[in-house]
Amino acid sequence: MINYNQIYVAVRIKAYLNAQDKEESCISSFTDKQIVISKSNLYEQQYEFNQIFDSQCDQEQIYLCVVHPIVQEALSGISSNLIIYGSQGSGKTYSLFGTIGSLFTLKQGLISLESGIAIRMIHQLHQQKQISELKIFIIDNEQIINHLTTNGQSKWIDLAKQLCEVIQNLNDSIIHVVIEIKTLQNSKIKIIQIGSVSKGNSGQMVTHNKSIFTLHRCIQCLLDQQKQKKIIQMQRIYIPFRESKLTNLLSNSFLGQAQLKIILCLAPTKIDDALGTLQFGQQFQQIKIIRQQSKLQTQLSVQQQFQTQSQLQLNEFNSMTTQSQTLEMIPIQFHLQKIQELTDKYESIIHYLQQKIIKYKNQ
Ligand SMILES: Nc1ncnc2c1ncn2[C@@H]1O[C@H](COP(=O)(O)OP(=O)(O)OP(=O)(O)O)[C@@H](O)[C@H]1O
Repeated sequence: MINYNQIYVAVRIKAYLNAQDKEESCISSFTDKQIVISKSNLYEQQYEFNQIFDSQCDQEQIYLCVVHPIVQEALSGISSNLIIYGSQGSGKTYSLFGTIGSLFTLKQGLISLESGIAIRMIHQLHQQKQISELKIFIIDNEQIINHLTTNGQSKWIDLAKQLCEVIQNLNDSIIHVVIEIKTLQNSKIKIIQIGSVSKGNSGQMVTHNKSIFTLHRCIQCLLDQQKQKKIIQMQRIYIPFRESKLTNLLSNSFLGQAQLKIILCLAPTKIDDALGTLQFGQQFQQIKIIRQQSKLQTQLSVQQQFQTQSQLQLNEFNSMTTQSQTLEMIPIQFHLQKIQELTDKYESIIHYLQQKIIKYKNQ
């Protein structure tokens, strides 16, 4: 069976900050998976995503639905990338880091209702003592500028203070902000806030820099391959992800080695921006990437197979001996024969697993 890395795309509708915002909303209806955008009853377009979070959803709900599973998987060795995408003022920074008020509470080491999903993730992994390295950096016009590197060994209160300082300095809306965590399980989580995009007067997407342009090219290449009905095995086709820093960061997802999730932040008062954001997310939903197992996953699955097989054999042996005790009449030759059969089975399983390990090491 071919195993695909599915790209999970969720939409977060920005909270209506006043009554006028609600009146000007371009969202005519939505369910938990569908959203309909309309303009003065002249135009209507429906989109489907994995999850639509309505404007009243709080930070914790988003965290539990989208990020908590990423953390759980990272602890079993699976890497993930999470993209936060949206137009200017659509709530990207709010979703990741929270409000100024929540940063104030964070300075005291506290998580509040408004604390963003990135803060919650760092807090959870820190509490579980799973951070081997935490980095926060920005990509500004293809330049990587580091803002924080730590091994996560410091006390939470000290790390929280450092985080506040860093976040307060990230105030340019067209840079990309990256939070990268390496766990003790050797997995990586990258949360990438893509710098704001908006639509120009011509209706074309205005791309602020090379990274976004290259990201669009990568998506297009993946989709073109699919249209030609070729199976996408990323190592064999040219995807230009090395041509920008942003797409390079996402390369493990393009290669099927890491999961990819996207949160689209939607400001319902700006229809052109909203449509651009939803169309961007829709393209990702059409991509299917063949999952490549990581080394750790392969080791784990071989180990799991061995444990399952061993357990099955053990159960078989136990049930056999229990039955024989009750029957009592079964001669010793029968037991010896069964033991020999089991030994043969074990040897073949061990041989099979050894071959798999050799094949895997040679890859
Ligand atoms: N769900 C929400 N609930 C309450 N306030 C929100 C919500 N989303 C966004 N806001 C508020 O809207 C304003 C703009 O949000 P934010 O700065 O997060 O947007 P952004 O997408 O990061 O913008 P930029 O691209 O300019 O950086 C902020 O004052 C933020 O607190």
